[in-house]
Amino acid sequence: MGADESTAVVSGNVQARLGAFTLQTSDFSWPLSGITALFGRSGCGKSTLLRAVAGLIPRAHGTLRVGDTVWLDGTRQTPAPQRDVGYVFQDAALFPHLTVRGNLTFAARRAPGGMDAAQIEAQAKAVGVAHLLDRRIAALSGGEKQRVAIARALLSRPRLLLLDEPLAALDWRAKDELLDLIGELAHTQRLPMLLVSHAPEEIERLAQRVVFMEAGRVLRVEPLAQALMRADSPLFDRLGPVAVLEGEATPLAEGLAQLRIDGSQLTFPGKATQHRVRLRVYARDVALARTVPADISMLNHLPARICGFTPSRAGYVLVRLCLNDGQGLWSEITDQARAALQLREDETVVALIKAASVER
Ligand SMILES: Nc1ncnc2c1ncn2[C@@H]1O[C@H](COP(=O)(O)OP(=O)(O)OP(=O)(O)O)[C@@H](O)[C@H]1O
Repeated sequence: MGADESTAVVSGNVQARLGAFTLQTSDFSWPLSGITALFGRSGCGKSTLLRAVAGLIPRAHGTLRVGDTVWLDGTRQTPAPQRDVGYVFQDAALFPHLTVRGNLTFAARRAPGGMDAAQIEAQAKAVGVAHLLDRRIAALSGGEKQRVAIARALLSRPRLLLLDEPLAALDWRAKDELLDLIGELAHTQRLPMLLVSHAPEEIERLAQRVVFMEAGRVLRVEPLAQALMRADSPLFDRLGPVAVLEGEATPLAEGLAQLRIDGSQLTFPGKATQHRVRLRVYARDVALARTVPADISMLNHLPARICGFTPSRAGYVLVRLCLNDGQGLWSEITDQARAALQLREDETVVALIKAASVER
């Protein structure tokens, strides 16, 4: 979630007309690294922009550059098969009459230099479907189909993986597992991804940056941490502002783990992994105190500096907090509580958070 390090970028300015809809992005640019999310209201043009990047909009015009390659220049387009992208659709779009192995073997023919059976099996193993290679697609669950679709997209050794709401049709458990898989692949294979999603919790779990879209336009591109520091972020749902805290986690007691935050710890429910984790904390779950209270059940007491106040719903104020390591946190308290504690900007307070309210 930190600063963008890559120098290669995806940039351009794409226009396309589809019936009554016009995609007119204006100039955009984002690093060709990590996971970039396309976010906006239904019908704003996320899938259309993704399809334009894949070369699937025949009459697109404008410019599109991916790293040092130009894919669109005026009306001259690089044909879709010549763009080294992998594409994962919402409905997997596999050949239903073939087995998993049949689908992967078919796709492997497109891999530069070809791919043998052992490489296909290794790819199936990497996405957790090695045991399903001889099963027909029609006999797979939705989550298993999406894993096969991801394996198929990876077989062409793409430079960019395009994911169009790949989790939309899945139950929460399958979603959870696939979110882990996508994050792991982006990390271990260092494969840049462009993810269409209208689920903030997916974006908050995976993305390094967010491309905000509205009515066919790209409004802005922001690193995730910055997008979450706006009190009016479009990522916030009806539960209000949320912060994402990232760091190394270690196991604690049964069912609990701890995230280290420069001199303090955040205890959360769940298993610790060796990887970095991201945790979501809603503003409404963060209370403030001047000092660490005695005899309190809340396990988490994080020292923080007050970085600002924003009026919230009637009678409430949002307090923007800066933790020791620079990460941000929101607290929503009543105007009455703010007055009683006489809270002012730049003062140090203690943020109190129940472990049970911290989400992965
Ligand atoms: N082939 C087409 N012909 C005509 N209109 C189209 C076509 N494809 C998309 N559209 C329209 O373009 C607009 C943008 O569609 P798009 O699928 O890109 O939106 P989206 O932001 O991905 O939406 P959602 O989140 O609901 O998937 C919509 O109004 C859609 O109806």
